[in-house]
Amino acid sequence: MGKHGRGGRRQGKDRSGPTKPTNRPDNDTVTGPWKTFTAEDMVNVGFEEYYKSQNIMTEDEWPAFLAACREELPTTFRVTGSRAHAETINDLIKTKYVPTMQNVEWEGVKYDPPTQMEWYPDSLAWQISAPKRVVRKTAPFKAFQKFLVGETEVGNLSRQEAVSMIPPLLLDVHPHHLCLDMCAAPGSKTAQIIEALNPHDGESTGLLIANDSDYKRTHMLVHQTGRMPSRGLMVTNLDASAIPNISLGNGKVLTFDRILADVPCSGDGTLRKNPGVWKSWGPMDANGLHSLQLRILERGMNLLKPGGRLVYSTCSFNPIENEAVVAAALNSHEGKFKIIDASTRLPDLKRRPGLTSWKVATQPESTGRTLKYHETYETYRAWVDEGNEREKDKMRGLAKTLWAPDNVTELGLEKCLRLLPHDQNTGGFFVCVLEKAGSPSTTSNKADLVQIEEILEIAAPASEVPEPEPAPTLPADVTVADESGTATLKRAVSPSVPAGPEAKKPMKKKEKPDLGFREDPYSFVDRNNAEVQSCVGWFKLNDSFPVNNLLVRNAYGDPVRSLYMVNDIIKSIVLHNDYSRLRIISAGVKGFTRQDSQTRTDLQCKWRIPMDGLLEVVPHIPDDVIRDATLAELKVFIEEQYPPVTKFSEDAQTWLTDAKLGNLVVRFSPGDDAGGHLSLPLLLPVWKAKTSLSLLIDKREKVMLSERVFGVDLTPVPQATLKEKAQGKEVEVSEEVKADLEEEALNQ
Ligand SMILES: C[S@@+](CC[C@H](N)C(=O)[O-])C[C@H]1O[C@@H](n2cnc3c(N)ncnc32)[C@H](O)[C@@H]1O
Repeated sequence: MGKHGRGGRRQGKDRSGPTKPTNRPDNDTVTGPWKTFTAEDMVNVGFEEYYKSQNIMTEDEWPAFLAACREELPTTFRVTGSRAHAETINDLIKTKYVPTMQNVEWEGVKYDPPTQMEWYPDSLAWQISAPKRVVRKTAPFKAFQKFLVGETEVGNLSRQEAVSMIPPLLLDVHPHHLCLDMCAAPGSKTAQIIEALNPHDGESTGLLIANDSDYKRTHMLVHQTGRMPSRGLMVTNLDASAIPNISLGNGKVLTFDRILADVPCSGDGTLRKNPGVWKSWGPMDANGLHSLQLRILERGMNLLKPGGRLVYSTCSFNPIENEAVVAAALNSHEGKFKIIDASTRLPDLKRRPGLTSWKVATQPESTGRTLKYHETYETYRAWVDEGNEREKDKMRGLAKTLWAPDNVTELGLEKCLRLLPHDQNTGGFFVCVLEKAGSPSTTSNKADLVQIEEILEIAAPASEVPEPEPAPTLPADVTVADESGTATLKRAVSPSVPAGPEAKKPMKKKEKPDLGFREDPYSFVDRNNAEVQSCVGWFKLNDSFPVNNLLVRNAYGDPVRSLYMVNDIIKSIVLHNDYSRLRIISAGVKGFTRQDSQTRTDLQCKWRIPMDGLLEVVPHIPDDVIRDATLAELKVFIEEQYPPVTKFSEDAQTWLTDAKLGNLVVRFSPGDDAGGHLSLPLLLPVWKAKTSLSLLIDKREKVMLSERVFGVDLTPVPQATLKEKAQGKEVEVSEEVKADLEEEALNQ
């Protein structure tokens, strides 16, 4: 928290100020979930009673805790670490934007500019304490907000809740690691893992399978990870508690060095962004989720390599979803796992130790919905047996594992981390870092590319990794917090599995391909395919280019629209597993897309490198294929959508005229020129038409680029549609340029 306190400082006014908390929104100026909430709405007697009884903090801290919970959560974001220009962006924020926000005043209150979060490594994360209404209404914050949105869009920044940044940091991912993100959507933590796997621009290393059971949300995941393209990334759509064993051939199955289990939870730690939690909170949501969380964690533990690390996290304060799950999982894998003491990591992060005792409560109708505590599983069972039939049915499902086990003090649960809102002006969160006994794989010592042969050498024999139990099928609706947004979702999840006497062993089903899976299959393209060879020839791809690892999205190995590049480990997964059984949503990175032209039949190569694939393909292109250009030329590309060759410098005109029609890769040199500043070399794909050129990046990216390099948006105001332009209605263009424009329009 900044020295002026949470939510902005008051100047020239009585410090006691208005009665509402400083960050409480005025309802007339607020949109979103806070709109309908008043201070009176943010009370839940059961919530207070329950957590007081759980001793998650001392009694005298409650006023501060509740006050923090009733304030809007500050906006936080981090500069993406793997980009070479992370430092540049950080400096830009510090030197260009922060000074403009020094004296922002709104309705008589002064607000602090964004501050760097002390505990985040390399000071690459920021917090805006000013409430959203102030950000929206004041010019300097508004300008900064615009910058944030644009940079987020192009992947330089990631807006993410502060506490949500913690699990990937504690996962300690290295470039060669094989990683699994079990419940990944919408993908903010996935992005952090990708960055850790790819610390330098260039070739992807290691593997990340990002999974989510919600089909629509896997597509959000694909979109989110599109900003951090990687040859080692696969997105799947599986129930995390039943992720099938993934074959690597030779009777070996894939096990992971790092697993993140950021499980679905009741989400009461998100009440600062989802104020609806105040009204809906009850203990049964957590009780209902416990068993699913436990099954997900246990599946993760089975899929972890010896010496591997698994981080379990929730955005809930509740020990039933946290310590109880961890305790049960540790006991069912007796002696094979331990909780890691993470106290030396992120030393400036204020955290609370995990609990070693907790209470189980229900909220039965018979008590008028007041909380009923059940001291032991046995007393709970006896109470259920005495209750009326309806209650019996509802309450029967609580598993024994909700209660603290007898050996609770021996499990090291105090090494878990609980994050409380009033400690560092954050949301609430829980994190536990688990390590599997055994020594880490030998590849752990190598920071270079993982070779599939090495992986196969150390991969687990199939007999050592149990297949998952099929999930129970009874539906149960519970309120589940969505990490990404403001809404609290109502989602059917698998119900609690009773561990008591009525527990039934689920039926073992035979593994079959999933016939209801609608995505197209992946298949590999023959390296001698004419289209592949046209790319190899056009870009003069050298021998290091993984020409054997090109995938297409159809069953025939036919390059129709896109060519995806994957690394060896993903190749092995695709080759040895039924794609529908793994429910593969995406694999690798789009290296080339087809740029067919209706008007040109003379293109030597009909393929272009999309921006996403550029960093993956460029290391395999000889330097002389990459054209060098200046900032003045970049300005021309930005100022006009289809600048004719004659608009460029004489030097550039020489090579531009000589260049054949098709995709060029252009490198802009750093420096100061044409009123702009570039700190690092910039590679961009350009399309060369007959007499004009165009940058192959979208309008938004171009605007951001312009603002970053030239300080202003130099892109042309869209006055006419492309078609109108091509028809010469709005702009004066030569016949040749018109033909080019028409061609470009057809290619969009
Ligand atoms: C807390 S959110 C994950 C947030 C995510 N890790 C991030 O950082 O952006 C929990 C996710 O679990 C997913 N989920 C729910 N049940 C699941 C299951 N059985 N298997 C896999 N994912 C599940 C939900 O769709 C939701 O996206």
